[in-house]
Amino acid sequence: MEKNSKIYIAGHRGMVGSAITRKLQNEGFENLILKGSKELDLRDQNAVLDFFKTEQPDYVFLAAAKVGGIIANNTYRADFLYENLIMECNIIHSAYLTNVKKLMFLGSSCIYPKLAPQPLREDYLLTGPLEETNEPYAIAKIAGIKMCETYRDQYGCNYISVMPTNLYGIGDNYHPTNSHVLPALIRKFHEAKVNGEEAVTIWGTGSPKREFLYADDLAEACLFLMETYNGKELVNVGTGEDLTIAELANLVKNIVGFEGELKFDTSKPDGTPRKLMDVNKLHNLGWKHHTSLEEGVLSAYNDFTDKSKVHSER
Ligand SMILES: NC(=O)C1=CN([C@@H]2O[C@H](COP(=O)(O)OP(=O)(O)OC[C@H]3O[C@@H](n4cnc5c(N)ncnc54)[C@H](OP(=O)(O)O)[C@@H]3O)[C@@H](O)[C@H]2O)C=CC1
Ligand SMILES: C[C@H]1O[C@H](OP(=O)(O)OP(=O)(O)OC[C@H]2O[C@@H](n3cnc4c(=O)[nH]c(N)nc43)[C@H](O)[C@@H]2O)[C@@H](O)[C@@H](O)C1=O
Repeated sequence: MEKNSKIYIAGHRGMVGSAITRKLQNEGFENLILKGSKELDLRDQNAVLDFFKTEQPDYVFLAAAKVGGIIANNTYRADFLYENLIMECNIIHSAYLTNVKKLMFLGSSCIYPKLAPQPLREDYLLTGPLEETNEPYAIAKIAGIKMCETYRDQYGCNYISVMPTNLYGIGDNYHPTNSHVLPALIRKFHEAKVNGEEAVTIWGTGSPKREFLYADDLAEACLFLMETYNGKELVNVGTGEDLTIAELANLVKNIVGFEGELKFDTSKPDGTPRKLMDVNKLHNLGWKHHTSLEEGVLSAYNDFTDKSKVHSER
């Protein structure tokens, strides 16, 4: 990418899109195309094609999606399938019709089979059944991967797919029910501390294991891969390290400074028992994360308590 290339970041107001935008701006990319959902609804096929014809972007980061935690995925199953499928189709097909030079599609670690061997290698895709709670979202993300692959096969498009692990960071979604576990725990422990509560309730058994990557590290990896990687195969993006939800809860509890107890609500789903990324391919390509979980959670907590910010609750 040249510093004056026209770069469209779909989803630039979200946690990941805003991190990619910050990274590009810090690196001196000066020609960014940014449009929120109120100006351009990516579910509208005609509007998306008109936008691509008018703006003629050279490069596209596809970080717009319907996103949420385990309960949101399991509750709004139709929306997660439909909205993600249609946004991917509209953007990828319009990119092809308007000769975009390169596009990066962001998937998710939930595309891998629920009980796949650990760590998850890129070639485990489509080797077994998916986790039930996020099957619609995973199916949509797998379709996005296949869009990139087939447009490459048939039309020679340089579209790449990266699979981030669970993410957290600045500008996360702190909705009490629809968010992912890390922002949910930051909010729960903070509110419990402020209100002097005796216990915080953690969903599930606390035994599932998850891996967490700081969103600004992901943004750095995205820019690195956009500039260096041109392969058809997926690339996992993660830390290669995981911990149990109970361990995570204790880490967040200590950072927030809550002194009460943890309770576990086993009526809530655990989801996938473990989804640790194999990051050998990424490391061999030359990129490694650098923000530790403790540093990242502290930054995210400072962001959450920053009174000048209005937090998103999607
Ligand atoms: N968060 C996580 O843990 C993980 C995320 N990912 C992937 O990373 C990507 C970004 O996720 P994240 O930043 O967390 O999500 P966010 O919910 O923070 O951001 C999603 C963005 O998508 C945009 N969007 C949603 N619907 C529409 C629409 N109809 N038209 C236009 N824009 C729309 C929103 O725009 P607006 O704000 O303008 O409404 C928003 O900026 C997604 O592809 C997600 O699947 C992958 C693994 C884990
Ligand atoms: C990124 C990924 O995100 C989703 O998958 P997930 O990793 O299962 O999602 P999660 O972050 O919501 O939960 C992780 C674990 O944590 C437990 N848990 C405890 N207490 C809270 C809690 O308070 N909130 C939440 N959300 N979870 C909690 C929860 O029960 C589960 O065991 C996918 O749907 C899919 O969309 C996807 O790709």
